[in-house]
Amino acid sequence: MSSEPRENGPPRPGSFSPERESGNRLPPPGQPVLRIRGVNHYFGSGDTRTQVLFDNNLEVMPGELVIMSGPSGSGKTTILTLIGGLRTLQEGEIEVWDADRGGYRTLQGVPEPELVQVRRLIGFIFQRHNLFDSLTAVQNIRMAQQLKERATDPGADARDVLTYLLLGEKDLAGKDQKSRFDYKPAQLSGGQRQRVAIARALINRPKLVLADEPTAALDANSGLAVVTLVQELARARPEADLMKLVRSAEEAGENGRLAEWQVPLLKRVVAEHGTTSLIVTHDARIMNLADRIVHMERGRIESNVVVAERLFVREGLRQSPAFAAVLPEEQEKLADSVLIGVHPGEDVRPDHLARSPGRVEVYEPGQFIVRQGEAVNEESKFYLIRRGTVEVLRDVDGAVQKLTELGAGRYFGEVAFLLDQPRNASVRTLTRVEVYTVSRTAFDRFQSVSRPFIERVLANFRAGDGSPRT
Ligand SMILES: Nc1ncnc2c1ncn2[C@@H]1O[C@H](COP(=O)(O)OP(=O)(O)OP(=O)(O)O)[C@@H](O)[C@H]1O
Repeated sequence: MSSEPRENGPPRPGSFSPERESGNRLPPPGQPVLRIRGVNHYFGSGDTRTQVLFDNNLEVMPGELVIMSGPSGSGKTTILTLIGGLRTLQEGEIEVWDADRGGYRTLQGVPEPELVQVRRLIGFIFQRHNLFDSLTAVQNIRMAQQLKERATDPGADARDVLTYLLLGEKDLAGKDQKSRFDYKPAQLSGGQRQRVAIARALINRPKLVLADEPTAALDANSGLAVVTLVQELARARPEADLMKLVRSAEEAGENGRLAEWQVPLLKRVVAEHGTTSLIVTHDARIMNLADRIVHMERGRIESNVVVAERLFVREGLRQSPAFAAVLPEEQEKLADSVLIGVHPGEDVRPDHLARSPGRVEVYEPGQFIVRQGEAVNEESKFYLIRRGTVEVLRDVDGAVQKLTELGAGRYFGEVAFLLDQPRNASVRTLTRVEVYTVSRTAFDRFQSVSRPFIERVLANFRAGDGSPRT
């Protein structure tokens, strides 16, 4: 009925070290580190008062690397500054998880001193660097550093981060260079100043990083170094993945790779994991690393895609022969039409279901999802198992046989509506089960969009276009 089960998808965000020290507490299971509800924002007053944000809702889970994209003026910076408590929240709710307190801090109607507390939780990487002109690079970082008693040489950490970000004693090719630790901002280039600002934002390993175009002024190598650092702060990447980013000797001139000497330094810099990052960027290198991609248009969050969920659903649909007749881009649209913005490793909550009705159904153990003999109609569905296990049962002359068990990533229910016949088996849940559903109507629509193209290809094929065939 379906092909082999898949291995787990990409690494899960939020899978941090099991030891939880105080100050590193996570929100309750399934709850976000950042929650935005119904956020509106207006600039100006009286006749010139203009609404720039409209009913924005977003949840960000622990350890996620979130990319915000969208055209200029769509409201990305405004929303980022509201989250960071840099601007007064006018309407709606924003809650930020405070790992030290083990509770949420709300940004609605809070006085300035409390906003300062919220800002302390966050590492800001914004275009305006605001470095102190009279202090050197390393002093600028040390200023921000919350000194930990264990450090015998408190400057070492700052120098490690700066070295990793290419202001140290070696250049990218590993050649000696004069380190920029003791340079003042005026003696540094724009990109170097930005690297100092980034080092300063990350030195305390904040639990939430807000970044606005962090790599815009950086060359390809430094941009990648920043992104890798941010991602490593969120979770350790498998060694093999990291090594793919490292240039070999033959590629020494190639841009957009890390130098081999940066890798051990990166590991030293990233002492503990668990950072969540929200990054406004158009940088494709960062897009490829995102866990969640949020797209804004005209002041609204128009789409909010959990990359692992999208891959899970696409992969699940692709395994079904029923979808073989749907063009790849239509398959992708179909997959996107059932997404709910929740990682497939997480349980859905009732409010998720209410927000995206008709996409996912939840069943308790022992419930039937389809029954043998049921007629199919326009309302009939195809099911992709998101979580849990079902058994497939067939009644043959009164004797019920168990045909198979299916788990996450497997599908059922498409045969009946392809053949336009009653269901040929029953499917009953063995555990709590969550399923994505695609209605027959939706399926037919996507298939009919694909059909003219497929028929044209077949017609060309039959007519023969003179090109050689095997
Ligand atoms: N201080 C301000 N006063 C009045 N209008 C503002 C102010 N700041 C931003 N806006 C307006 O609010 C809207 C959203 O701006 P915002 O900077 O958040 O967009 P953005 O998506 O970050 O754009 P960009 O990618 O160009 O930075 C725009 O129409 C902008 O002109």
